[in-house]
Amino acid sequence: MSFRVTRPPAELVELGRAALDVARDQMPVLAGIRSEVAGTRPLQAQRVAGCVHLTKETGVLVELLVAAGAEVAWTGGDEVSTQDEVAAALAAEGVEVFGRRGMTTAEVEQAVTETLGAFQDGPTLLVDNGTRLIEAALSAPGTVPRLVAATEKTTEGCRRVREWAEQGRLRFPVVNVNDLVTKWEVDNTYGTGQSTVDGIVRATGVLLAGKRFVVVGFGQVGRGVALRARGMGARVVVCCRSARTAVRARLAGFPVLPPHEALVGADIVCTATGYPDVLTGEHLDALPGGAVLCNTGHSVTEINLADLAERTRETKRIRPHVQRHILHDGRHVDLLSGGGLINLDAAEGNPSEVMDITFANQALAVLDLAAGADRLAPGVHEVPAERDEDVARRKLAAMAVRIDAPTPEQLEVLTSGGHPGSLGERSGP
Ligand SMILES: NC(=O)c1ccc[n+]([C@@H]2O[C@H](COP(=O)([O-])OP(=O)(O)OC[C@H]3O[C@@H](n4cnc5c(N)ncnc54)[C@H](O)[C@@H]3O)[C@@H](O)[C@H]2O)c1
Repeated sequence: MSFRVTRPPAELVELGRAALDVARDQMPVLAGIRSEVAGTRPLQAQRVAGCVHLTKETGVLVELLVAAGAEVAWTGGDEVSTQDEVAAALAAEGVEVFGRRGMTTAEVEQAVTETLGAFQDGPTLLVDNGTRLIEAALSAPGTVPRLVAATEKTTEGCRRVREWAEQGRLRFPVVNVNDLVTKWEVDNTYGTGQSTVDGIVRATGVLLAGKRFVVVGFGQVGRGVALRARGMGARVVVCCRSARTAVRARLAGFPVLPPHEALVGADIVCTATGYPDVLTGEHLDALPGGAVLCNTGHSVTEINLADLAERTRETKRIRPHVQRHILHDGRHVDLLSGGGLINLDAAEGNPSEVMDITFANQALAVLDLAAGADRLAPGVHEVPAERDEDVARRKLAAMAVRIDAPTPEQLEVLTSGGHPGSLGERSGP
């Protein structure tokens, strides 16, 4: 069976078009880039395969790539995040779309394979989010004979790509579009922070004020979730792995505790690390009855679902995104979105205004690669700080926010890299 979206129902296409209209209105930076490239069509010779959560915002990015002349094949690369109406609207415009909302992990993998194989001569460029396409391309090079380069936009994905580069496995250049101030420190913190809390509230209807809310992982995503949950009155407690991160969390005013202590009395637990098995059986044993469990990190692996199943006597679907697990010892815990990404399943993913910045970085990286990927060696390539600043300036202009131009001396410091306050500065996890 194929996961290609073919002949979508007209009502679904209409719904998708309406959703895209709403997102487009809130993505002025992408609109500006689109009007810059629509005349020259710099992607005319390119076949772009993408694997990024298929939301309305991703749809606006896909529209831009098509307007720039590319042939595009796309999949969401996740079990729960595909917005079927957006998939339908894009398919109706001739984009090759694979997948649907509510796939199993094996089905997600099949949709990825189909996306990679959508073009007769294979893709020339990959746009990835968690290395599913990059990994598939590395394991089956015969399917991508004309592949020139890729972009990757997740923290965990970039870590993996660097590892493959060190092992000499990476045969093409990959542009890291994650480690930019305008992505990592904006999208992950303010976008995912808000949409995660939004997802929890939509899924459960819970009052956050006064609740003990445990955030596991205090990177850019965890920090955003912790700040937003605290803003709504929750008593936020943070669990960290790295000492540096723990210092940042403590100085931001959050109690930092090891999981076994943090989980005692927890009302809500949210994982945000990018690593598997962050909550395992021993952690589940420490939870009080009635706790809500969810994940906003990477895919469905952060909460060990096998350990949860082992302790479960019975499950009940009590709300659309809430599965109640009644445990052998009589307690119950409520798992949201099957342990998948709560913000993309129960809410709509990150707000369009934030994805405007993230996808502007992605679109500009694809345009750069189309113009000159042959000058890049296989390996991981960083986006220059000046580009990061350029995207921020475009966003500021769209928000009608003005700042002073730096003096020539200040500009020299800003562009020197590594100096505190320079464009090379980032705060690190
Ligand atoms: N839901 C979304 O829409 C969305 C958006 C952006 C990023 N992400 C994903 O969220 C994850 C985190 O992203 P980030 O930018 O915050 O990464 P990050 O590297 O800034 O932070 C991850 C943090 O988790 C910590 N950590 C790892 N294992 C831990 C453990 N067992 N217990 C406690 N802490 C642990 C690390 O030390 C690190 O500080 C990534 O997988 C990323 O791809 C999701």
